[in-house]
Amino acid sequence: ASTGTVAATPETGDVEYLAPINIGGQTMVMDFDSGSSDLWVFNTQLAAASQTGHTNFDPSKSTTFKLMQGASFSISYGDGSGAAGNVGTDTVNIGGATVTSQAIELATAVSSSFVQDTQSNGLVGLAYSKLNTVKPTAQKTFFDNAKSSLAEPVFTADLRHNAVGAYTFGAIDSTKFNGSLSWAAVNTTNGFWQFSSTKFQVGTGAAMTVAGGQAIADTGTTLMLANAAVVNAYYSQVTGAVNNQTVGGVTFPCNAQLPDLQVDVGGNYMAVVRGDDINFAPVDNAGTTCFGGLQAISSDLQIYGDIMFKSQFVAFNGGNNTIGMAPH
Ligand SMILES: NCc1ccc(-c2ccco2)nc1
Repeated sequence: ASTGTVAATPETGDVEYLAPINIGGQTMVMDFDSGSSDLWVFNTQLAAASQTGHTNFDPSKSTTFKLMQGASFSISYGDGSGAAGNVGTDTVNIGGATVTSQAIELATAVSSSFVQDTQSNGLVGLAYSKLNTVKPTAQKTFFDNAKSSLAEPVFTADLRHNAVGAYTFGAIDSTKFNGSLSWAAVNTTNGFWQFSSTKFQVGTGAAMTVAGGQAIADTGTTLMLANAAVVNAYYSQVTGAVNNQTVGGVTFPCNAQLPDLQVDVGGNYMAVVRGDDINFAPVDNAGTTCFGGLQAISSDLQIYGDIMFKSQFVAFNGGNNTIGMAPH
């Protein structure tokens, strides 16, 4: 039984968290995404202009790569970015956890935002395999393939503000969080690490309810996207907070006092998101106006992204479909 641990390094401004994987002997620095289920890479089939600045996987240099005849993928993400191409299999090793026949999706087209993000050379999808976009046959994620050979059927995300954390497969390192994990049931219907989240508390204020609230734990989303009622209640406690459509969300004075936000996870754990982490980044050169790490989403499904992970150590249990959290 194996385990694997890799460093999770934030891009400047904690925009995304990158970690190295080995594909057929080639190291690729990738964006680990618990909100999607495709493993795709920048590679030598891409147009030269798209390859520029990236590490490009070269299937011809791997002795273990095999093309998957007639297979293709096409994926689009909530931020409007996307990728499409063909598919093969190869050996993937992440920090010592190895899968010998992992579907590797070779992009032949990628959106401009991915081309410009030269620190990232692809995504490692860690949501449920039912979301995989490969046709004619959906492929399994690395975690799904690795699960049966891992010491425990789990992976964990230890993401930090402006500091190196870790992704671990097959073990839970209890030295990385405070106290013990609180576990919640995962609703796997939509293919996400989805749980009920109906109670909220801004600072030491009154507990609020969002009827039927659901959320997903998504390492591939930078911010925390919650129900408008929660977001309005939160920023009503922040002097100078305004909804700035030009900038695309709520901003506030960078020296604002930001309260903590508590959100319930599965009905019996209130996860504290530190107010400091809700100050995401300045929007002006003078650094006087800052963009909120908590923003509204109109869908019923809230997306708890990296802003939450910076306060909460998260364990994903694929054995019993539960999600564990503890402050770190
Ligand atoms: N939630 C998946 C995901 C991850 C990264 C990106 C991305 C990075 C650069 C441009 O777009 N987009 C979507």
